[in-house]
Amino acid sequence: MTADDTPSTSSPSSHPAPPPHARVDWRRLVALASPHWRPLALATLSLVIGSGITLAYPQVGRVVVDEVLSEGARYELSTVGLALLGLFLLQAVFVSLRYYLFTVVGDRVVADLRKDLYSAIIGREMAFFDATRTGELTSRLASDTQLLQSVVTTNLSMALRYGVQAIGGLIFLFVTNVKLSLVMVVVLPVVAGVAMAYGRRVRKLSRHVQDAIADSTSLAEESIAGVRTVRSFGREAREQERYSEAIERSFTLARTRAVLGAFFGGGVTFLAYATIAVIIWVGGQLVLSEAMSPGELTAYILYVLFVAVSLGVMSGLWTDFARALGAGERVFGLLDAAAEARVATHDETTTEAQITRGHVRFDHVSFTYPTRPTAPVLHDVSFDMQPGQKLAVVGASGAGKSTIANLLSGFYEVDQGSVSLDQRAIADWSEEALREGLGMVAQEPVLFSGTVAENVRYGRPEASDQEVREAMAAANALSFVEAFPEGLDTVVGERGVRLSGGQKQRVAIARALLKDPRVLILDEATSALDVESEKLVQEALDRLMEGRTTLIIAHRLSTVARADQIVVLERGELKEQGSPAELLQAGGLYARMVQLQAIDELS
Ligand SMILES: Nc1ncnc2c1ncn2[C@@H]1O[C@H](COP(=O)(O)OP(=O)(O)OP(=O)(O)O)[C@@H](O)[C@H]1O
Repeated sequence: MTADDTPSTSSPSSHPAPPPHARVDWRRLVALASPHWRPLALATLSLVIGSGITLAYPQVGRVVVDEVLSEGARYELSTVGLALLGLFLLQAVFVSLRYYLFTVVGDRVVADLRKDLYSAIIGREMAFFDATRTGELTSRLASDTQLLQSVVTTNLSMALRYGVQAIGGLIFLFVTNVKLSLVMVVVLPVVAGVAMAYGRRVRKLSRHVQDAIADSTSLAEESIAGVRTVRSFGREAREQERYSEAIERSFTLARTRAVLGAFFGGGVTFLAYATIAVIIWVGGQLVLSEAMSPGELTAYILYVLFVAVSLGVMSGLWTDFARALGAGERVFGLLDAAAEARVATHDETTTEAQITRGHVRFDHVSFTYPTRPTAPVLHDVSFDMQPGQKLAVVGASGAGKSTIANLLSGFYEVDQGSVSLDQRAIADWSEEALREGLGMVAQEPVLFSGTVAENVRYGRPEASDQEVREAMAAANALSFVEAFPEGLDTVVGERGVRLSGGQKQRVAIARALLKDPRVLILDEATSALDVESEKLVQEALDRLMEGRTTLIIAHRLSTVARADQIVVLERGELKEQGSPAELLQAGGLYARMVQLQAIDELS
């Protein structure tokens, strides 16, 4: 087993699907932003004022042309110049305010989304992790939410600014001259239609690009995590090749998206500026025939420019929005699936009861992993562990030993029969009670990045320094840790790489001792330690097992021989059960294994 001391007990669902896509509509993102309505209201006010000032510029232009630069001017040029400077300053203040508020709220929303997503992932049932690659999940957390972040921060703020500017500009166009504005009425629906069709394509492509990136991240993560294996087999070149292939796939898709973007951006820009050419042409004739003043045409052209620039910017943003929607579909898909899994299986009947005795019972248990529905793993397995007893599970590799530990941890639901703790089915215990009552020492203990003391405290964060030291002393871990210059505050690497195998095991034993669970699952390490280290680990384990019900996934004869009870598994079936002496006498599978191993040990 690879899981660590603390069993996660979120209940399993029988259909672990790879991360699904969800339909995302803007209401969902808006709902995320709704708790921040106050700064958003202020931001919107700044937006309206800032954009309103921008929309006033063409009017200033009209006044300058018609009433300052013409003969018999009504205003001084300097008055107009100063007024304009004042306006610019005011606008700058509101633009900054709008930018700051929208960006901060956006960052906040995405930070919350990331936290929700992480909780949704870490709380999923074990079968979900069997079916999903780690890299894919980290990619969802990092790159998909990053895309959403850029959209709900800067992009949203810009879209609102230019949206208001485009709509305001259009209104002013109609107010200034209806006839000229009809030209716009022809162009706009064309732009809108193209934008929608284009958005749909980009959104789909984006999802594929993000999927491809997630794929390559998984590959990289697997090979980096397993770098020792890669190195020792000299497979760096092959891994590089696999990663480049995956990256190239995402690049090809991204290039297609860029081609689409280029055509769309170019097309919209052309349409916008072509409209201006037509306006100058038609409007110029209106001025020549004195149906319009030169100032009005100036203001008009400025408004058209505003509308054109706004549409141009928004078409660029549309690409980003479409990309973010693709990413959002993945993120919300994960969130939804987690919520469903929880609703489907969350049936806590008891919340206060605690595991006090440590009586374990497997009653006619049959089990199949949800990810491999065609290969049943356990068939009709029954055994009983009285409080304080040590039961060793033995059997060939793949016989189902770790599966028994997985079921006792509550990681999966059984198909038939029941697993119970203190006469209550595992599924009926609250998550908290299970976590408190069960402890595990894994075959290859995982130490998280942090100090040794933090790692020991993992099972009981509130433990005092004195308790941590006592646990470490009992686990034979105190003396070697104290020999480090920083003692208990020594930082262990990502996976505790700076500690030797035996040292890591002793830290993991200290962790379990500190947690002090009623029931212990001990996945014995397969790799042999040197004699001295082995003795220290064995002593620590004996202290840990003392007085607890212990399920041992046993690999060593010495451990098995000291158990109260042995269960022999063969291809998921329980073949023999009894005390070591009984089984030896019966002369069955166990007796043969002892013989074989004894020969091994002698040779
Ligand atoms: N998470 C999983 N998803 C699907 N199948 C699994 C999973 N874990 C184990 N299996 C399968 O279940 C069977 C029993 O595996 P299990 O790990 O319980 O064996 P084991 O007796 O502990 O073996 P070992 O001594 O090698 O660790 C094997 O065929 C294995 O391939």
